[in-house]
Amino acid sequence: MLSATYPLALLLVISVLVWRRFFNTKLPLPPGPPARFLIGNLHQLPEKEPWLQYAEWAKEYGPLVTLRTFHHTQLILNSAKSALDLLERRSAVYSDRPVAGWRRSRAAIRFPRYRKMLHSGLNRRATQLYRPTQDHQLRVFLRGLAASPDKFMIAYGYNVSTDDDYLVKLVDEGARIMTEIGQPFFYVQTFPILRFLPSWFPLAKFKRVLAVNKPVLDTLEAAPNEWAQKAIDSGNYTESFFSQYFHPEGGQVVHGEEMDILKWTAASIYTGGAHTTTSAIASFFLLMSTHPEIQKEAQDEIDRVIGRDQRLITLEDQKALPYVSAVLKEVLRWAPVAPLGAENNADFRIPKGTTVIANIWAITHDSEVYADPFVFDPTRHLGENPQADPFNFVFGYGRRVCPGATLAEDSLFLAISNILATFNISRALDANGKDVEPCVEWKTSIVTMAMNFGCRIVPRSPDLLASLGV
Ligand code: HEM
Repeated sequence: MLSATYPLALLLVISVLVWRRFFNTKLPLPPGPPARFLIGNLHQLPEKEPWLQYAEWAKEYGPLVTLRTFHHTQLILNSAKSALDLLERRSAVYSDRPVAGWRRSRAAIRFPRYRKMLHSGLNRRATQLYRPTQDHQLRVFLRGLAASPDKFMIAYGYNVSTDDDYLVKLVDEGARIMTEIGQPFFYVQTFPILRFLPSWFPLAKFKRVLAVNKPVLDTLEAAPNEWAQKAIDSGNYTESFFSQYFHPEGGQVVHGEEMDILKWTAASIYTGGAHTTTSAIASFFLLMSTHPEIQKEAQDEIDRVIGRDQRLITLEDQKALPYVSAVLKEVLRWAPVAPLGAENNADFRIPKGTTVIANIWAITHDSEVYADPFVFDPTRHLGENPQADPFNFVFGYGRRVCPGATLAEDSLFLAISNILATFNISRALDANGKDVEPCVEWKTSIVTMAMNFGCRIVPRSPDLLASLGV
């Protein structure tokens, strides 16, 4: 009996060792603030500007910080190196998105075709097709100097011509609803199974909020597609992402699931592009009003290269305007538009389902990468040894990197260079005519935004503005 026990025990030990060596891939997760029994770090999660607290924790626990809420794990990457290592080099593993509140992320299934469409509709060559659109929108924008999102035009060939535009208002309303419903979704994000609860159940508030707002969200998805389809049928349309697919030169017809993906992709372009560009322009106004010397330096460069009151600046002028280009980089570094990027879900190694978040704000304020990171200084991007290019960080990482980056860079360059050419921006004045120091609040949302600040915008090239012809 004893003789049989030893081989059995040995076999058991060997099996455990083999299992641990080859099958147990569970590595300890990086540290994070101490978690409480059951709720984990729930009580410590900041309600406002979470990227700031995450960066604070990184000082204590290192660039990778683990947070837990109930059984759900989040891994926050606070350095460029960790974000590039995990999300860029192993992007296949981290490209899924978490449950999107009311429906499972279909990206996993449709991901390859969705990304292919995004890439071919928004790559450098394709974006040249949209140049006339960009030019028109720029003129409308300068004329009204209103931050109206111009992405309808790119996605559908829709022309935003007034500040009171129906589709613009619709997308604003959609953004408001998404912010409103962000919080109640918290538990469904953590426990996806809750989405099967009946809507009267106490924990199912997300279902009730959605039911009220569903008509607007449905219209948001359907209305621009219907508009674009009608325009193409009538033969009177402008080249757009939608028209390229719906009415390709080869004459092939899109239908079935492909059409569904096309609509979904076009919708993601205008929702992805709507508030991002506006946010960057808001930060630009804020920074120009508080940094008159930098504004003047940029305007001097424009006057030297283009001439004052001569013509609008085009993308062809960009190389000749390095200081203005550096201002754009510095705006996006100093005030990253999407401070926490978008969440990515891990598939293996790091426990499956872990949400991986790149803290873009921490990355662009890392003093090891950017000397004096809180100082707004475009010259850090100039000279023989410029500091790291923020464009490599602010658009996200890996397979889910922002497909609109090229378009965004182009549109923003056109916008800020021409605003500098045609307007002077300065601090707002109080009732006694004294400068008001802006007291900025940043919107806590996927796309942040400088809010509640005023500034003065005074034309500096009235003749040029008068000749815009829109
Ligand atoms: C300053 C401007 C912009 C910034 C900073 C920005 C940033 C980002 C970031 C950080 C992500 C998440 C990437 C990730 O998961 O790692 C993203 C996704 C996305 N962006 Fe942008 N974006 C900008 C403008 C635009 C524009 C103009 C468009 C469209 C024309 C656009 C379309 C999209 C889309 C469709 C996605 C989702 C991609 C996917 O799910 O695979 N973005 N963007």
